[in-house]
Amino acid sequence: MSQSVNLFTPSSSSSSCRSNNSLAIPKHFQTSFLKPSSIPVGYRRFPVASFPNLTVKALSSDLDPVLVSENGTGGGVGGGVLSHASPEYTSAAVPDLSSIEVDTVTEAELKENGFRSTRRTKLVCTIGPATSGFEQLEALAVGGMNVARINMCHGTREWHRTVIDRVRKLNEEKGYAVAIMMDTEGSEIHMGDFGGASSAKAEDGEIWTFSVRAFDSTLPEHTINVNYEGFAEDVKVGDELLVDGGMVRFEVIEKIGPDVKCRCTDPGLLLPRANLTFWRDGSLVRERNAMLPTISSKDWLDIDFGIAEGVDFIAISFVKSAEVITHLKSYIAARSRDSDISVIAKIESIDSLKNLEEIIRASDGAMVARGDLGAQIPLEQVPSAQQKIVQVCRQLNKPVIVASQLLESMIEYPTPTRAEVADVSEAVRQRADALMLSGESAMGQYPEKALAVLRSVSLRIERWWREEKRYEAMELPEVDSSFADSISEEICISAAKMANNLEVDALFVYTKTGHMASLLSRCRPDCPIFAFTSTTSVRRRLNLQWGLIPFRLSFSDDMESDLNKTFSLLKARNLIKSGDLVIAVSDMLQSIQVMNVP
Ligand SMILES: Nc1ncnc2c1ncn2[C@@H]1O[C@H](COP(=O)(O)OP(=O)(O)O)[C@@H](O)[C@H]1O
Ligand SMILES: C=C(OP(=O)(O)O)C(=O)O
Ligand SMILES: [K+]
Ligand SMILES: [Mg+2]
Repeated sequence: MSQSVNLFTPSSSSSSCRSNNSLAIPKHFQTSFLKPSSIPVGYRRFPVASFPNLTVKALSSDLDPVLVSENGTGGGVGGGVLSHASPEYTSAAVPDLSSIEVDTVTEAELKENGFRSTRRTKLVCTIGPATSGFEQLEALAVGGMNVARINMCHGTREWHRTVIDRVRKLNEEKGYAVAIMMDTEGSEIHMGDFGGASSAKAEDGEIWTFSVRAFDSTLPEHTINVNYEGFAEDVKVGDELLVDGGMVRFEVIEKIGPDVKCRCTDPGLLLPRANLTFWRDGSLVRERNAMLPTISSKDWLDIDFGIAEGVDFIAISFVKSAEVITHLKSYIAARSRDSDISVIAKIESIDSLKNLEEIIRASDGAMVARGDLGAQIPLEQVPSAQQKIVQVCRQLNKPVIVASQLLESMIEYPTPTRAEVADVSEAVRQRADALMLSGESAMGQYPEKALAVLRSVSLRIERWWREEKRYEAMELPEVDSSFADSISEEICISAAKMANNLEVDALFVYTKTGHMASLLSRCRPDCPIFAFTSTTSVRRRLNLQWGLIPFRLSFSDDMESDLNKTFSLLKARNLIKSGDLVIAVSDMLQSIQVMNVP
């Protein structure tokens, strides 16, 4: 049975969200920061974690799995046989027209648990010393990591290159499709390293010196180096100095040239390169540092590195306005082969909240960077800011990542707190596209367990949502301006609604740029979305979007033959079976097909 609703003749294509026009060459801005090389970079807080052998029952990288199965009793995919390798990242590879590429973990998961139980929320893991080894990266891929994040705030470019190479090797040799996100350092004020020590304890009442002097060798006792040269001039006696968003607090008591003497008022652990903010009369002080460019000269070098390495996403720290994003996007378009790097705006400052909508419009996605956000606005305002950012992203059809401190206690402990589980649940309930681990996976003792918690909580909340039919009444305003694009949006909204009403098993979308797949994802339908795309880079980027199961497949613009080909390929691999009910849409032909798999 096949029913088709033809709504329009084939349009040229649905719009891609990137602008391809100007060849603007950005100035490599000068900043008043110290040269990066003057701050030694090292690993911190914890030695490389030796975490216990966690038995990962389920496989999944694009998909869920696992600790909780659809009936909530646990169990998952057995085995872990990696049957084939897909030529990830080898864009030059000639696609075998008869093949379909799906992540090996996805494949195993689909076979084992069927469509309905696949995880919709995507997972991002920050890679650090605890997880940079090949086996550790593979364990994260098996455990459901969709995107590996490298933070250019830490480590050397060489170190990051090694991580990128390992992820690629994993994708190529073992058939995963883990995408890579590079996160810039940004022009934030932060402390230097402690000359080898992994941390320092600041006790209540102690006097510490924060200095912009360059120290040759070892730092004097109770002295902290600050990377921003204007620091001593900008602070005033009486200001409150917050380390790491308030984990440790000081009061400024005296200024002596480049040295600022402070008394510790809230004791705690000082970590190398922790970020610093200062407050006066209850508000954040933004003196000259507010004039620093969002993308520092060091960031531009890191961005060049990211483009050369072909990362999938570049996340920009401390975005203040849409212009910087537009500028970066044209910079990338002029330099990267297929201009296929998505730009993610990190929302972590007062300015980014002020210009939220235009920043998100200009970006390919956003991150709720709660770490720094919580240092810039009162903590109690962070939850409503998160809710707002997630909502705006959904309306503007941009993927959104909720980040920082989701499972902070798991850096040291093998189980999360109840409050952390509630926080993760809330992000899943808000239907954010992705959740991110930072310290938990970068330098914590239980990276795989933390990932398993994100996975099982996501599955459980998503299932609860479907069972209770808790449809939110979120308005999805038109995002695109052209008539053809409006038709694509309407098709996706209708297809998603039909899929819910008819309780279909899966939505299929054939998409060249990924745009049509994201429009379907935006509707957050009950069933999973099989997204077929012909390029490996689009497939990797779709990994960040809610509910999408990306496949690489060569297809034509003949829907009938594409569907038949897909059915036979998927059936041959036991991924679907005769009788499954499917709704298919495509960005080549503006139609909605409803059919049972023959
Ligand atoms: N590449 C790296 N090398 C060393 N340590 C890292 C690296 N990436 C992350 N870390 C560690 O993990 C912690 C958490 O990571 P993240 O949240 O990304 O950074 P930050 O705490 O600076 O915002 C960092 O503070 C740092 O101690
Ligand atoms: C994700 C964040 O950024 P970073 O870890 O780079 O400070 C944050 O501030 O929450
Ligand atoms: K960063
Ligand atoms: Mg930050």
